[in-house]
Amino acid sequence: MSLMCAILQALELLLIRNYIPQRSFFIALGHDEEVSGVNGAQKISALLQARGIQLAFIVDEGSFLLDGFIPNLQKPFAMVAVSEKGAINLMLQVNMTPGHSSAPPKETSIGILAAAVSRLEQTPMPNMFGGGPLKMALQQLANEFPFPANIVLSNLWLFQPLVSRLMERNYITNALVRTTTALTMFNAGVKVNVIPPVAQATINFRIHPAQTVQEVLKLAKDIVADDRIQFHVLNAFDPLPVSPSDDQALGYQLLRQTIQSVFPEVNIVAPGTCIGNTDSRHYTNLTTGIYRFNPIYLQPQSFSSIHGINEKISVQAYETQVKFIFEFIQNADADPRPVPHLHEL
Ligand SMILES: CCCCCCCC/C=C\CCCCCCCC(=O)N[C@@H](CC(C)C)C(=O)O
Repeated sequence: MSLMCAILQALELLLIRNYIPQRSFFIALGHDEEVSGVNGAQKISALLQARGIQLAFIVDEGSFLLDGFIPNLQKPFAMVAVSEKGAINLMLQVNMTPGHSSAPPKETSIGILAAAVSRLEQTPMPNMFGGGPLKMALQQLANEFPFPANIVLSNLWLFQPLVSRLMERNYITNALVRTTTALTMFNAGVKVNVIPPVAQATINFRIHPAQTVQEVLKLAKDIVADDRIQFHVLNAFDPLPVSPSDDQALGYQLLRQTIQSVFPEVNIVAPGTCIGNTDSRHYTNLTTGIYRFNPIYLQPQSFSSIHGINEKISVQAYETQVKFIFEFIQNADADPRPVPHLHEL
């Protein structure tokens, strides 16, 4: 929400200054972003495609200036998400003969389903560390760590098993190394003394960039391993392709340049994966350069306030958000050539 307001406010400031852009900018604000973007972003994207428009790149929400997410990394760094996890909403259903609770069968629909979802929760999907942009980001960050972490991260060919296990210890970094399994809905029973005929549970998987919908479904079926359970895929999509982040990647380099200018205290801009889903997944038909970055600081303790209790932004952070977009639009307008990568900031 704050990002949307900041975009509009930055545009207003540009208009007040009679700014006339040289290149075309599209501002796409979908009304249903929080519930899949099917009637907003998806339709905007189809309309732009019908008009024959190809985009140099897209910038959406989905990553931040991360502060305190990695133990021993003292300074914040900017993570520009160049990919996004896929997702499956999977409904499991058990149908059994209903009956009176005074003489229950050995197993009920609720018991069978509860055991199945518990197996899913207790059996994490495989650790996929090494696939996706995370490895690249850790290598870029290596020199920011004190000894011996700097040596470990500079030599992932040797220490990959150790680092991948360390990443699993925290629930946020764990989400970066594997497909996550979240039990989000469970429905069964309508009366205290009736054995219910149907039990349903929904599981929300977020698919690691190195896996596909089909692979995760197969793993889930193998873990459940119970023919009495029906699988219904409510909706699903594969992880998003990895956008370029090399020296020639215009969108990435413009973001990097603007981050360095607006946040001079940030030393590292690294590519990453968005663990949530954004509307940008509806725009893959228009560009190969999709970047997710919201120019605000995020600390681990604020993570749970995203869509949670007391979600907020300070006035100062909001002002900086506006400044960033104001500068970013002008930087993107100034020169279509990629900005050379500076290793020393
Ligand atoms: C290497 C170190 C640390 C990594 C830390 C990662 C921290 C990332 C923090 C937050 C991710 C926020 C994701 C933002 C997406 C929000 C939009 C949203 O909620 N989308 C919905 C879409 C759904 C299709 C309705 C969602 O559930 O994802």
